Amino acid sequence: MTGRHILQLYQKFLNKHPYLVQAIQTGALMGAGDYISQTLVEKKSMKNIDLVRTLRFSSIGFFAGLSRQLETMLQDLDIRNKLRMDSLELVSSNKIFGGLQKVYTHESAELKCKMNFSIYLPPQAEGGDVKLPVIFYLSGLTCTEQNFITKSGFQRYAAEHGIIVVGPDTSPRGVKIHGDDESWDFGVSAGFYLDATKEPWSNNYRMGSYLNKELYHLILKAFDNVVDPGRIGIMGHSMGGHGALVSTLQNPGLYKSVSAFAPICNPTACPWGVKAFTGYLGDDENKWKEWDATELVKKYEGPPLTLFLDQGAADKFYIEKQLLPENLVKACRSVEVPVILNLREGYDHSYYYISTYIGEHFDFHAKILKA
Ligand SMILES: N[C@@H](CCC(=O)N[C@@H](CSC=O)C(=O)NCC(=O)O)C(=O)O
Repeated sequence: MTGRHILQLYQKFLNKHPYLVQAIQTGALMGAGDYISQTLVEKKSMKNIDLVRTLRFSSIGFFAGLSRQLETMLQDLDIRNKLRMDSLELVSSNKIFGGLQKVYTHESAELKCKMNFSIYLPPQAEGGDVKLPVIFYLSGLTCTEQNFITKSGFQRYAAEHGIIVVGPDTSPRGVKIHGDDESWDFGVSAGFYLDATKEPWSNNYRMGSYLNKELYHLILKAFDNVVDPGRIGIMGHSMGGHGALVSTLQNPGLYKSVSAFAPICNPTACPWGVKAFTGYLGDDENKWKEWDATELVKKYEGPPLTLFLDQGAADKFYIEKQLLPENLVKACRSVEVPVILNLREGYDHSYYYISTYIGEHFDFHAKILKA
């Protein structure tokens, strides 16, 4: 059995029993720590090693690990209890490449408003007897859930690979906050997939929690007959690329694969990000770093991850330094997180570019999610 096989087995077991595995790991680490201390620090001979003490340390570690996981479990339970499943309503359903492109509406507890999301069910989902991988796709500034499903042509690839695709909207809708429609890069359609802490935005603009907790669990629950909870990936475009990267880096293991088209890679260092973060988070720049992929990757300690980045070389926002992919690549290299950056000669920021390379992104995700 090779190292790769052992890693795959570990990943499978971790996906199936995350709480148990992490408790065992904490217990093993504390036991090993005590054993090392007895041999190297206290310089005890083999026969004098107090194995009962080591076992006691392991048990403390196991239960401490378990209680930390229990806290996460209770938080998850709380989110699930808050889901307003009865508000879920089908808006439209269209057959495409053998599958169904659907749009739903639901009452969001996080955002305190009605939200739309799209879900593509590939032909393999028909019958509901097989669990399929899921990819979340996050759109960019000015978008709704419609842009990606009508312009990218992703359904061909989702059908080929047998992958479910979910697309949320880009901000709360209809909540009417003063100034929310004054510009296209802040407020409506510009939620930046973060949890605002500054008033008046903090009451509704909680797209981070909406995406990674509420919608995530709603999809697991509403489509539990076809969704495989252990095989979920995420991708996005521009502001949505930022959302995909940040969601993955902030929540290790929640998304197994991540890719992005023309992502805003270092929002604390570009005009779009500075405007949004000042408005939603206030003036404390330390708080901004929690929502910046280039900052987050430097502290990433989760499961092995490769960041797959795509960028059009003729993209005006890239040229104007709104996106800064090189900063993220440099940060990844400094901490040895694998990163791929494809620079596409002549391509701009539009869905013409996305539709050209969307197939490659599905291949990348399928390789990980279907391994
Ligand atoms: N109104 C702007 C252009 C806005 C724009 O290009 N939006 C992009 C995302 S930009 C980053 O998040 C987009 O996806 N638009 C939707 C589409 O269907 O193309 C301007 O005037 O420059």
